[in-house]
Amino acid sequence: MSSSRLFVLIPCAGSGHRAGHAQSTQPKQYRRLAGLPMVAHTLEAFRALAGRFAGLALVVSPDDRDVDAVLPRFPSENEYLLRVGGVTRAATVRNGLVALRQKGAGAHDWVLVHDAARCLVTSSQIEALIAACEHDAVGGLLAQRLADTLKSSTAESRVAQTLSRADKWLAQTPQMFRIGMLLDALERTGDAVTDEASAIEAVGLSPLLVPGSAQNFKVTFPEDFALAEAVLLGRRKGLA
Ligand SMILES: Nc1ccn([C@@H]2O[C@H](COP(=O)(O)OP(=O)(O)OP(=O)(O)O)[C@@H](O)[C@H]2O)c(=O)n1
Ligand SMILES: C[C@](O)(CO)[C@H](O)COP(=O)(O)O
Repeated sequence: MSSSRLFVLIPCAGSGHRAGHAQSTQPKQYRRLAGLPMVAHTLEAFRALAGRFAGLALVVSPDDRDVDAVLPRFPSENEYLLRVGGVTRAATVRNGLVALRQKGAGAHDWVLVHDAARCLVTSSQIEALIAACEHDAVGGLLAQRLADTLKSSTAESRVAQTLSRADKWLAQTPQMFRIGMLLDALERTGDAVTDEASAIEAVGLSPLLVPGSAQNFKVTFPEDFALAEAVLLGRRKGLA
């Protein structure tokens, strides 16, 4: 077991436009699913492993007016509510890492970055990622092999080509990297990257792909809410 500590950082400052979120409604990560706010399910998977983590940070927008009411028992011990979210996900993660460093996280410590909107992640998936990465020189991410035939398209939405899917994966979260390495990479790549691994790749490194689960999808589109709720209710009944 390495002596580096593990931290968790959950970006929770998105607006949820693709989910049909309007200015007047709560961001999607606060909508209730199976009786709880979406982000509470996300937190539960990490809290079940609380003993493994030196700290867990939830990063929300400075304008967030909902989080205190939605999560009345957050933060508890070793948890931080950081109101430093940015305009992009990359900016939210970068700001959150800077704040974690100010709270004592070391450059050599690990961070698991996980989307608030991936509320179906399980403790065993998180443990699988940690086991695969904690002795790795780079770090890695949960990812999913493609189940469908893969096409590229023309501007008119006609098939341009059928692509080989043998070497293709869908990137999920958590993504686990050394805090110092990730912060340096994000500072170099700026807002262009959509996940942590892309920043690490941009500095010439190759993150490990750790098989995840199709159930660890990101609630993104309106129809995803019903699917996520069905999985959560199914798990309660021991079905999913
Ligand atoms: N500026 C941003 C944008 C996104 N996120 C977070 O990053 C995760 C993945 O973002 P996603 O759900 O894809 O984006 P949203 O901005 O929430 O949705 P949309 O792109 O549809 O507006 C979510 O937990 C979201 O809250 C964030 O913390 N800060
Ligand atoms: C980080 C991520 O969940 C990996 O799939 C994803 O890229 C974030 O969503 P976005 O739509 O790219 O912002």
